[in-house]
Amino acid sequence: MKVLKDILYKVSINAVVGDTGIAINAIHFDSRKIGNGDLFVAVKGTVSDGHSFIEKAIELKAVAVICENLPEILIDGVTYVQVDNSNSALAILASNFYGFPSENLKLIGVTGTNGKTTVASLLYQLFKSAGYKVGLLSTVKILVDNIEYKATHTTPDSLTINKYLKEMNDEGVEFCFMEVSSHGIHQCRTEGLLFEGGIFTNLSHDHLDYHNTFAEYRDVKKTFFDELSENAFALVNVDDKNGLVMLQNTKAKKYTYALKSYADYKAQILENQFGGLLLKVNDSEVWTKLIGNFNAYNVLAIYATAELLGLEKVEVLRLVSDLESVSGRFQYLISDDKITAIVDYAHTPDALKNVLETINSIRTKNEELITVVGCGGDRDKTKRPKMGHIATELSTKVIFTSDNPRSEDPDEILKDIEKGVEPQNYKKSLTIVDRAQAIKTACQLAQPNDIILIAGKGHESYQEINGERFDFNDYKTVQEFLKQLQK
Ligand SMILES: CC(=O)N[C@H]1[C@@H](OP(=O)(O)OP(=O)(O)OC[C@H]2O[C@@H](n3ccc(=O)[nH]c3=O)[C@H](O)[C@@H]2O)O[C@H](CO)[C@@H](O)[C@@H]1O[C@H](C)C(=O)N[C@@H](C)C(=O)N[C@H](CCC(=O)O)C(=O)O
Ligand SMILES: Nc1ncnc2c1ncn2[C@@H]1O[C@H](COP(=O)(O)OP(=O)(O)OP(=O)(O)O)[C@@H](O)[C@H]1O
Repeated sequence: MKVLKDILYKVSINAVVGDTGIAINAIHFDSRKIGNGDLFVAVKGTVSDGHSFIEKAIELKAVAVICENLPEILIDGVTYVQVDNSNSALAILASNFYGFPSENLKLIGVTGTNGKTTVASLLYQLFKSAGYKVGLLSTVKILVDNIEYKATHTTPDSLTINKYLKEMNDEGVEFCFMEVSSHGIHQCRTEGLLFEGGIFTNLSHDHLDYHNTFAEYRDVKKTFFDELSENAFALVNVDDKNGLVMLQNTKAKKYTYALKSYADYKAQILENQFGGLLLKVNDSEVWTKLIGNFNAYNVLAIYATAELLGLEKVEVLRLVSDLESVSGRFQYLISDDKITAIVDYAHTPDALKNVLETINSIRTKNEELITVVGCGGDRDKTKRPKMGHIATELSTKVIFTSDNPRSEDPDEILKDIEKGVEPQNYKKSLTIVDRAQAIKTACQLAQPNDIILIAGKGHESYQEINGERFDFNDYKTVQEFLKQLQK
């Protein structure tokens, strides 16, 4: 139980009608979750407007309402607080309600188009190995030290974030690594949180269904760095042309990392093969089991972050060499008949290009590289032909298949993807709507030493077709088919 006026601390308020001395049991922005004594925050969404559920919330015994527009009829005994932006108010309320949990641990946010999950999860792994109690808020899972919860979003809503941070406080967690998505920043989910550091991985074409233009997408990412405090660090990849943009207006201490450009943490790749990467970072040699150019960037960001958070260099070198790859992120197996299958979450043109270039830079070129890939439904359609183009340009064979079609017709998605295939590559590709069948066909086509890449779904344990989720896992599926079909 908290008193309303206490949880309104630092919320920018336009008007109050009613008593702010009342007790609040819980906060919700979904009227369906309201119970006796709760506070309802009316948020304007894309499908509906939370303001239209105020009446419903009061019927369910909400005692206070936060809204951008006061309802025409006000109910006696209910307190109404009018604000400019309900999402922003929600974030501040959540932090107040849970007792400022981000201030009781070191919170590090990882943002960028690709690499957020990898960097955040590996930092969790590294700090755990160093003996700390650690938290993780990621697309794959949420971890309150050793307690695991299912993740539903890359960056959960502000109430959920603060709830988990509070639980981390209770468990004595010292460091928390969280992914910060552009949707999250735009919807103020991270507002009011105290960050110890922010990491920028890269920025490429993505989420333009949500953000209208690339510039808007970039500027949203930038606000995360603009809002860091002067005690925090901002660590950015300056090989990405938007890296320095992120640092332009930040008060935080600025650090850079790069493979090509001048940077505080500058690395050179000495070895890159299936088995591991050897990097020279400033004056130290850093070895890791992770492979591929993009992981060189990820490892560099992790190395720098560990140092910035005060770990000893010698310890960091040892811990980096022990890191294991993250589920569905360049996760690979080699079958008994020497077929390599790689499962990767690459679901953007840039990520797919990176993965294929990584494989091509490691393989001998005598083998086939068979790519199985699709694109999700109800998401950015402009990336479909781009992914079709990239897959066929950089593989020797391609099987286009369904990703998560969601509410869209899978055949129509596949047609969009096929539009990106150049005429000279027509013969390289075939289309099989059923994902399991597509993976099976890739396994049948593969000969010893060939490489199969299954891209797009990574760690996911389901496939969403027509609004329904069916059990499905790329790694398990390819593992089983390779066993069954052993040559
Ligand atoms: C597309 C998008 O971002 N949607 C956000 C939007 O939801 P919406 O517009 O669909 O909401 P709505 O259904 O119109 O409802 C509006 C409000 O009325 C409330 N409501 C609704 C029905 C009802 O009976 N009672 C009620 O109170 C809802 O709880 C909501 O607060 O407004 C909601 C409230 O702020 C957000 O929670 C929701 O994000 C949801 C969680 C979402 O799935 N977003 C995705 C796209 C997302 O955030 N993805 C990023 C990363 C992606 C990536 O990197 O790949 C992420 O961080 O996960
Ligand atoms: N630093 C990087 N640069 C470019 N591509 C990367 C990088 N790190 C990983 N990738 C590729 O992008 C895919 C997604 O990686 P990861 O899940 O870490 O990114 P993410 O930012 O969390 O994406 P999402 O929010 O969509 O999950 C990986 O499987 C890999 O193919």
